Amino acid sequence: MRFNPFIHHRFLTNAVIALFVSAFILSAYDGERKALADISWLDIVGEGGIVMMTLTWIFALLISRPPGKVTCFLVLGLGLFMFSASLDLFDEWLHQPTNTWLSLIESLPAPIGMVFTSLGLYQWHQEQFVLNRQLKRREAMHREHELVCSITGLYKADYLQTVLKEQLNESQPLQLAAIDIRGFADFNAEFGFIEGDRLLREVSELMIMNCRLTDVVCRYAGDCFMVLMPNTTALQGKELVAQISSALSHCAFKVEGEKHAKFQHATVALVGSEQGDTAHCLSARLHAALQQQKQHRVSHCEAVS
Ligand SMILES: Nc1nc2c(ncn2[C@@H]2O[C@H](COP(=O)(O)OP(=O)(O)OP(=O)(O)O)[C@@H](O)[C@H]2O)c(=O)[nH]1
Repeated sequence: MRFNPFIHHRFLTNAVIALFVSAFILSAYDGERKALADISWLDIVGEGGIVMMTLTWIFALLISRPPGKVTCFLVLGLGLFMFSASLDLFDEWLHQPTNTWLSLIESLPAPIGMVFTSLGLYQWHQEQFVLNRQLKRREAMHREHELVCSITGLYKADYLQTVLKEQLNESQPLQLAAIDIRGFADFNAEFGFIEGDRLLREVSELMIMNCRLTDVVCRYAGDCFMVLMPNTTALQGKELVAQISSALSHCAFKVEGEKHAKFQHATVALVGSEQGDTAHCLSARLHAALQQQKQHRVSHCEAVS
């Protein structure tokens, strides 16, 4: 997917334009036009090339990367570098009287920009670790690697809340499902946390496989997963949850060193958005529905035994 700098990165695009325009205005404010004979065209080509290349890199970043901290650091860093380079370029036409404040500070934004760019590259490097695991996962409009669970590669609850808030503004029906693995504490106790983590990873893969491209799957907490289904009716939601539940109960998970496969079952709950719903309201309703399902199952088990 390509991003539109004027839609997805409005703030950054405006900031870069503002930096370029202010470099010109500041140069023109005190600057005196040089005589044609004094202009060094070779310098203009060199310095103009630096400005053009920096703007091209900024443009490439803006169309390639989703909004987020890394993009912000990189674009602002390159923007500040471009600001210094533009002052240098305009200097070729508009001579600054010596000792004006502009000639004293003109080179400062460049090193500050390089510090920003370096911070951005460091964050990018960290993000890549998470993304390597998450390559095939879906994401909505934001990329924040702190919001991805390192065990499953799925987004965490905070991310889901952000997407949920955005989707609730869309005025389309959406469904939110909770899928909670049954007896996971016992599984951990019997086979250990490492196997437990592996099970969580496999379950995540299975859920992704059973969801549509538009759904957002996240690990809500412990052994509880949530699926946000935008533009989905209650009937479609029920069908999707039933498919996930069925896939889970048919998945023969092989525990290390065990002869027989372990089959998992899940307690599921599904709620749909209502007029005027907030993300908090909808999550609270889902939580209550999940607890009710768990309670119902416990009472049913007691009645049978
Ligand atoms: N392996 C592993 N276990 C985790 C992780 N996070 C939470 N847990 C464990 O998940 C278990 C969740 O316990 P419960 O909420 O009682 O879940 P449960 O045993 O499935 O109970 P029910 O959902 O009521 O069937 C606890 O034992 C936690 O220690 C994790 O990242 N990895």
